[in-house]
Amino acid sequence: MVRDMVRLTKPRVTAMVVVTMLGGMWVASRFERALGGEVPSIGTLALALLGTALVVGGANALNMYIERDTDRLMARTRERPLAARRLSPEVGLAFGIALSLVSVPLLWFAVNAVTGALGALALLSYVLVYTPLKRKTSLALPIGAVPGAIPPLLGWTAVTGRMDWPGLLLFGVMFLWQIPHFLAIATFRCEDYRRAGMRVLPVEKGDRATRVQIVLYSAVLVMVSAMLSVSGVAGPVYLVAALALGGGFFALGAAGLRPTAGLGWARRLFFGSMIYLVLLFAALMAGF
Ligand code: HEM
Ligand SMILES: CC(C)=CCC/C(C)=C/CC/C(C)=C/COP(=O)(O)OP(=O)(O)O
Repeated sequence: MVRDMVRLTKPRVTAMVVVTMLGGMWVASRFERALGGEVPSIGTLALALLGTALVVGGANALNMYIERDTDRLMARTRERPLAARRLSPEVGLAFGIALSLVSVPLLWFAVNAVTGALGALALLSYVLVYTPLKRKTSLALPIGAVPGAIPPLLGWTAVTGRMDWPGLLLFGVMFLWQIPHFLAIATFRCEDYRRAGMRVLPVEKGDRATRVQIVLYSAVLVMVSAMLSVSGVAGPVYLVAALALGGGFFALGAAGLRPTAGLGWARRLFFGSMIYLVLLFAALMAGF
């Protein structure tokens, strides 16, 4: 049962989301010190980290509660605790609500109101807007990418209490990254999504339109990631790394336009999206 409660939080995704939040926190601390400002205590930052992990875990549990019937229709999700009926829906719902009720006040009162409000916005938009919209339109993706992009901004506002430009650029990087990240998955799991009645882009508009979107979003992603180096939070070494990594990720996406590119390409793009993001954040945190 404990293992299934942990699974309700989607631990691997939560861990990766926390990494992006830590990235925001790290870069904001450097920025704030350079301006001669004060950085909150390590205790406050630890509570910000805890609050973020809990709000993301709670959001994921509520997403699994809402999707317990459609999750049963897809190979990827059918073994989830609520879909497989190993936990009752009430337990999932109560767990998700409990995590949400602890985490948002924690961010709000132990960190600051801006961080609390952004956490609440991410939670509500993910659970109440994105999740039900997945069944209706492929436009759910850019909506779901908003809560997915908020965590680095949570890290930023936890340190500064403000939504400064570099924090918003980090939001932009995460927002744009999610589009190729997910369109790659939606391509190689297209049949699963079709069966479950999820209107993802390859189901709604076809493969070609999806691949064009991957290329377009990757191109803008490279540009926005480069802008971080002129916003004062990272130097020329980061810029070179961002352009090299972005160039590689873009080339991988563009390879999907070749007629021979199939599901193997889409899987490589998904793994590539993970490696790209980790290395980009590492370069940003190194900061030269
Ligand atoms: C609109 C936004 C997003 C959508 C729709 C989405 C969707 C998905 C899906 C469906 C998978 C499962 C892939 C498979 O094995 O078939 C996945 C995996 C993953 N995603 Fe995302 N994702 C989004 C945003 C994010 C964000 C913001 C992060 C964190 C920075 C993230 C991190 C991960 C990780 C670490 C995995 C692999 C681990 C696992 O499957 O448990 N994703 N994503
Ligand atoms: C700070 C905060 C509360 C963030 C919100 C939670 C979060 C991890 C958002 C990531 C973005 C996202 C839409 C993921 C996929 O969900 P999905 O429903 O498409 O995935 P699934 O099909 O695997 O259930």
